[in-house]
Amino acid sequence: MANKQDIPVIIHNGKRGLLTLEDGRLDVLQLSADGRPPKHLLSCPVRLLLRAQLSPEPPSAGANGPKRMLDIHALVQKSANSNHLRYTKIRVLVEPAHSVDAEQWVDQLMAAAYPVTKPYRNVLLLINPVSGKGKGVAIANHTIIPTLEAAGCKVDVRQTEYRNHAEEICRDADLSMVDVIAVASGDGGCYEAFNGLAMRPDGRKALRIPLAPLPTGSACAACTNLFGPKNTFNVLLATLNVIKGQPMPIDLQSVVLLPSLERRVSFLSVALGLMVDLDIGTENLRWIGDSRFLYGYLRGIMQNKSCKARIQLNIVDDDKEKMAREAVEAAAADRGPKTVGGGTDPLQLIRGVQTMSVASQAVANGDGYGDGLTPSGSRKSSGLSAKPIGSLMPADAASPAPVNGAVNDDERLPLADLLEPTEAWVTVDSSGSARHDPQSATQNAWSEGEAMLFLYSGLMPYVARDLNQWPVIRAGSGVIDIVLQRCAARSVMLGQATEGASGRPYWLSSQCYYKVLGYTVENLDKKGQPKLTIDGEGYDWDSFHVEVLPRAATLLALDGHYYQAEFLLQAPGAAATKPDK
Ligand SMILES: Nc1ncnc2c1ncn2[C@@H]1O[C@H](COP(=O)(O)OP(=O)(O)OP(=O)(O)O)[C@@H](O)[C@H]1O
Repeated sequence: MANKQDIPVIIHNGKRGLLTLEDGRLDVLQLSADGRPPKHLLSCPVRLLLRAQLSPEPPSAGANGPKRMLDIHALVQKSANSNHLRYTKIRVLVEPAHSVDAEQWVDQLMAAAYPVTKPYRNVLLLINPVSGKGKGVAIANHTIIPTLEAAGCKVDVRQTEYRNHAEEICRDADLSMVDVIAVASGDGGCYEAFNGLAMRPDGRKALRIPLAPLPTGSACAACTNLFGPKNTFNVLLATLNVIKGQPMPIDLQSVVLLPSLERRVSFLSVALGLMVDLDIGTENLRWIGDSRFLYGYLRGIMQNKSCKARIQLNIVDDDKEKMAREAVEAAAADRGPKTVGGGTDPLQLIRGVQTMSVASQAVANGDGYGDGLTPSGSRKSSGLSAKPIGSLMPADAASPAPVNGAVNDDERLPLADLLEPTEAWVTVDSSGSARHDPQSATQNAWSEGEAMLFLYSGLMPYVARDLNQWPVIRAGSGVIDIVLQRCAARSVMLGQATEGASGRPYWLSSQCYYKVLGYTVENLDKKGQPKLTIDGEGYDWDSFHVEVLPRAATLLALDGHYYQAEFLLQAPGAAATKPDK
């Protein structure tokens, strides 16, 4: 029965066992003496193996020497197609006669388990004790930390003690030995971490240390984008990402608030109007979880309050069908020929860890990824007077910090200058009161006198589990996706309340959707709309300037790209359009 990849062992009850490694699967078998089939003590794909560790060879080794212990730590699925994972550890004994083979076998197993990333990462783990339902510390102690340690990671745990503490920690910490910054929190924790890194004297390099979100907050959109709506709160999947995820460059939005000139960076969203009211206007309803956003949306639609602003946009793409087609084609390329099925099962994404993905190859080559597939080829002149887009980043901005590498550069992220729109920019005045006319000829262009329900710019498709707001976003493509939602008939907007997860509101004729390099906004109703939100945090504003920082930061992703929603799982070239309502 034994072949080259099988190792005979003694199992816990003194019975004979066998370790087998075949077709990317690890099995620990208990053999029977009477010819019955072997019993599976452990069976898992190697992608879920955390660590195999053989105890040191004893000094008195020899045919009669002591046995060596072999510990195997793995995550196992509840059933073959389940995303429900649990941690397990199994200990077997290796007899001296198989000691050398066992050493080689363990090396082979670990190489198969970590095909493109190195094991034993140094993790800076930030834990927000009050986010979500306030269970962050318990989840970290019970699940996250033991799993990281079982995988051989070294974990430096820092519990945040007050608002903005995560920002201070990331601003001031010695990151020279840190491979991953793991954030057990909601999106607010990631926002603070990115801003802390951006403020450092070595900000540009520090932002390339990959960040890995762990879902202990109330919304956790970063996890939705990485693992899909159904697995947003799958803590073990997110922990596996800390252990094995591949660095994925992402864009940031640099937001300069006026008149203070305070600069914040955003990894997720900048919002005005209804999207502000449904977020910070429902904070008193945190206890109902993320359904507070649906409540806030419905309330906002009934009020149909418009947001009055003067917006100037540096648009690089405004063709909805082309943007959708390109996103579908890019998603197919990201999936690669070896990935089967769809984007509905994140464990299929883990399978992608077996082969170096398109993204990782490009990152390894230092040429970023997405170039050539993004609208950059059709870019108009940026019109940014102070500096060209991209000059904020060093030439090698596409290369993330090598995992297990040190930050050794002291370059600061330059302060953003104010943008100076040119005549090529598109100006939108949303101070009118007219509702959108679906028969209008200019479907993806603003018409004079129209009223705006909300402005929403983002860098990841999902902003919540039930809202795929920017379905054609691609990580690190160097552009910001922005929606200007016109006030439309209530019946149309109410009809979209349950459509958000599908991304279909993208096709609404009342929704202007653009890819931009930057934009400016002037508040035309300071009393009625005093707040904007950046990644869900509220700020007072008179006006603000936003520009993209291409591939400025890094996330870990199991397969090197975001979860692929149904919207993207179409045959390339056949991106279906939704008829206008
Ligand atoms: N010890 C603490 N005491 C009080 N506030 C804290 C503490 N630690 C962190 N915070 C603050 O908690 C706030 C909420 O965190 P976060 O946004 O991550 O969670 P959440 O709101 O539950 O999740 P989400 O943003 O996904 O809805 C942040 O503003 C953060 O600064």
